[in-house]
Amino acid sequence: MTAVSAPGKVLLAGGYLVLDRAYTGLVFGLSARIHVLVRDRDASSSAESQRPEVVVQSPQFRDASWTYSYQLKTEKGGVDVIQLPGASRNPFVETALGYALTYISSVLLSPINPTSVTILADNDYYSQPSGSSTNSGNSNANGNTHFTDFGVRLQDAHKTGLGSSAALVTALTGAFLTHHLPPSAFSLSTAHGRARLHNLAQAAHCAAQGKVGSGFDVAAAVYGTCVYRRFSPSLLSSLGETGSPGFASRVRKLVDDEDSIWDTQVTKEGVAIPPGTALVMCDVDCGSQTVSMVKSVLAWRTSEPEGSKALWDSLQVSNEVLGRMLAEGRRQEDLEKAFADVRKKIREMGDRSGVPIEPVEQTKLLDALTKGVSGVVGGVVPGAGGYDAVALLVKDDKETLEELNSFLAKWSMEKKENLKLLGAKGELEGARQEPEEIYSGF
Ligand SMILES: Nc1ncnc2c1ncn2[C@@H]1O[C@H](COP(=O)(O)OP(=O)(O)OP(=O)(O)O)[C@@H](O)[C@H]1O
Ligand SMILES: C[C@@](O)(CCOP(=O)(O)O)CC(=O)O
Repeated sequence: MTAVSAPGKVLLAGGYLVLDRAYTGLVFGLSARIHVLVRDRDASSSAESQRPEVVVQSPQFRDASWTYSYQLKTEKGGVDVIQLPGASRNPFVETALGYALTYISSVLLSPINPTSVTILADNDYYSQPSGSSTNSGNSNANGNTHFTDFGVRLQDAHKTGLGSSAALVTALTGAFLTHHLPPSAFSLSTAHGRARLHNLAQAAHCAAQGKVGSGFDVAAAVYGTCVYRRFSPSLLSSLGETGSPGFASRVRKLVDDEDSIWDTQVTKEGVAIPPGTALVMCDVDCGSQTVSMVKSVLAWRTSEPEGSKALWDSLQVSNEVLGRMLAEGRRQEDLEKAFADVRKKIREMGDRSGVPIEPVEQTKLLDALTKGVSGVVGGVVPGAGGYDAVALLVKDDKETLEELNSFLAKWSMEKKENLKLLGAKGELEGARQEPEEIYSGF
């Protein structure tokens, strides 16, 4: 068995700006991971000898099993993946499989063995139907409480916005490349291997979601905590249609990047969480429409080019100051000021674009948290902002967590909201191969 996990993300600073290569995002990986386990299967049926199959299961959810048959296309079109009748489609699994198998087929000369795949999500990716303040989990039939049984279909689960699809595509791609290719052709532990995983996962994730975002979520899944400057979106336009003649060669060329066309910049040095503190997420459990928020902010940018540029340039400086102060582990007053400065400019961007990036309700919550809970150093509305969540830098001790939990319980009751502190914390490491033992029962 090969197991690879990839972390979730939080964009602490740089939402919207990171869509433009002129700016960067301060991205933190989270301890909540998506794990993908790949095992060889015996292809016993005669039909399978013609078209081998990959059987994928996500056992924490109902009706979450997908079987795909695959076949090499002619004229270097790559590997064609077709879902067999059964559950509804899962575009992220299907596309990531197609891209990974296509890349593998361009490297391996032998046929690709049929496999079974298990997807496991750490509990924080989804709000639990009921229960404690942290997502401690209901045990599965096999008694493993590490990966809770959510008891619902994937489409009915409440996401907490940690970037499940990017972590899934990255872990699945990393697990397939590790499983099928010899270490001389791919290794997750080398810089070259991670760069190829990044390139392939970005291409597959964009194809699956049908749009090219900034890709900070995939970068967090591959590299973990970093300062991220996006790739030029035009890089992906040369790929053409999946399965079209020459598709496999184009995927191989793009992923191996022998011509050094990828201009993504990922800096891990000088990004850190100050000693004695933790980066935590508070789930607000009521969603925002990120896509329409992005559209409106970008429309404002076009309509007010000079004013918006001046504000973004100034916000970029504040974001960099915050990143530097975190990395230097500066005293609480300095950090408080840096958070306040970022928030002020985010509110200005919200006012001027007419988009509730830090809505009044979130302003009240963040102000009350920073003033009312002694261990809270600062916080922001992460990513696109809105009503989804707040990210907080807090003292990493039991008293602060207890105080925070009781503050959130009281606030939820008074405001009739459902605020929950997630168990996930900011973590530096990106995608990694995992030992088999932690998956007992799966
Ligand atoms: N545990 C899982 N098992 C199988 N598929 C999953 C799993 N988690 C996520 N997915 C796939 O990813 C999709 C969710 O992706 P989407 O981009 O909507 O959410 P997200 O990445 O969590 O969002 P956000 O960027 O707001 O955090 C699901 O519909 C499914 O296709
Ligand atoms: C608005 C944007 O910059 C960040 C969105 O972040 P999130 O999905 O809210 O975590 C979009 C992007 O970077 O793709």
